[in-house]
Amino acid sequence: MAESQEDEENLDPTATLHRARAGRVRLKLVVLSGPEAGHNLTLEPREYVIGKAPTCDVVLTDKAISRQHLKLEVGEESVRAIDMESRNGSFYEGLRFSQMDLRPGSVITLGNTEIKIAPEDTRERSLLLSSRNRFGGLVGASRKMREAFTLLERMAAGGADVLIQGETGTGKEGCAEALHTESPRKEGPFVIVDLAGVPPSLVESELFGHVKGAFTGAQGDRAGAFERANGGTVFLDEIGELPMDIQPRLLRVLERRQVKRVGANDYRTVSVRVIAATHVDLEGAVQAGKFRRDLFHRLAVLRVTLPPLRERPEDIPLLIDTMLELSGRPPSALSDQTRALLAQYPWPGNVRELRNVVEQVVSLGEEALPAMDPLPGEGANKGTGPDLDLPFKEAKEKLIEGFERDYLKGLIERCEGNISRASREAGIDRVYLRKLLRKHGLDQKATGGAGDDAGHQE
Ligand SMILES: Nc1ncnc2c1ncn2[C@@H]1O[C@H](COP(=O)(O)OP(=O)(O)OP(=O)(O)O)[C@@H](O)[C@H]1O
Repeated sequence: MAESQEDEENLDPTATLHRARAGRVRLKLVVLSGPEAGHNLTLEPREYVIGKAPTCDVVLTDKAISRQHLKLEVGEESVRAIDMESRNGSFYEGLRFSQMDLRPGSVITLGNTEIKIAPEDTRERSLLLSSRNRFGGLVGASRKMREAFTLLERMAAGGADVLIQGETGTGKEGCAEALHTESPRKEGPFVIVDLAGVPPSLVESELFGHVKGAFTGAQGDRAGAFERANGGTVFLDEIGELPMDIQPRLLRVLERRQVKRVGANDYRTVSVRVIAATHVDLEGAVQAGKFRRDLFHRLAVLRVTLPPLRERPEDIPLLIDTMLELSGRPPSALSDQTRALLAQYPWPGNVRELRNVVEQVVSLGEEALPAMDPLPGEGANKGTGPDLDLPFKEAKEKLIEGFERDYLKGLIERCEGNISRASREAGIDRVYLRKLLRKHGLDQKATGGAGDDAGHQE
């Protein structure tokens, strides 16, 4: 079975380990290249011999592999690889080894065959959705965000490194911070390195530190982000900006948890969880040769993607209410008309842009609302712009009426008339939803009378 990119998504080593202890789900061995590329095998806690001989537990027909090449000692929580004095050797990151411990994500090479140790696919598609509509400072009631919160809750409890992907303003930094504050490392430091903001010549010193005189301007010893984050979490923002020449050094730190300051000879051991984020397509960067594949695999053992706001407009009301609450304003600080306009805009700058607009309107008044035409093909009113023949107020109301009708019609159809579900998905109060449905003559389509929500727990 070929290993798909999805195999690496949404995995939680903590859950994997819990299940491993319970004797259910374990690690798997995946053959990435060579004649058996695509094969994989779930590993039980026992020994496996890998080689060309038909008596081996894992038979690889690659001619450059010895008959008995490598032994794997699979424990409950670890995999030890022992080279069986093979002729051509076993390699890890280009270095020959005789014995080493492998972690989920490690790739080793035997002959012309690459093998990866990966967590068994622990995704359960019927995974219970998080009942929470927030995670740290992030809020969201949409299915997509609650799915992300479910995943993040599980990831936070474990110590594995995480890669967060998402467009600008989708909350990657907030997500990293929450992963830290919800984790057992929460008492430790949270150190942020914005790799887009550090000149390439200083990246290595910023990450790993330097000793006095290591380069012009290094007037004293300085600890890098990894050392400063010892016992806590380091957040590497915009990881796609990491210069190529530093990438092998970061990979080494991720593998061994040891850092060497620029100009020093000794390594220092650190206990750090690494969370990286990027708004660029890192896999594309790997294809283009701008980002090392091995580093990508190491960073992406656990991955979460924050969806853009245009894919979850039902989160907008909750986001607005949260923003108003944070600034000490009541929900009435924004009129229904303005809310409706905000809810139909596709928000290319995502939540950050929404926050800026809400702040602007709340402090300067609704006249300060910038022109927000839905992008072509986006939003609920595609093709129907404002009626310029009407006075501003009436044109705005007409547009909003149209938006409300289209939105509610689509919503109630999607929710098959179930008001509880519709109110939950749209993030609006049930009473208000009924009122709106009545106003647009759509209440006939909605099922469930007064008792439809009785006892329903969200
Ligand atoms: N789901 C959310 N709930 C509440 N606030 C959010 C949410 N997502 C983002 N924000 C807010 O939006 C702003 C931008 O978020 P953040 O800086 O985390 O985004 P980012 O993805 O890291 O952006 P960039 O890629 O530009 O660095 C912050 O003020 C953050 O609090």
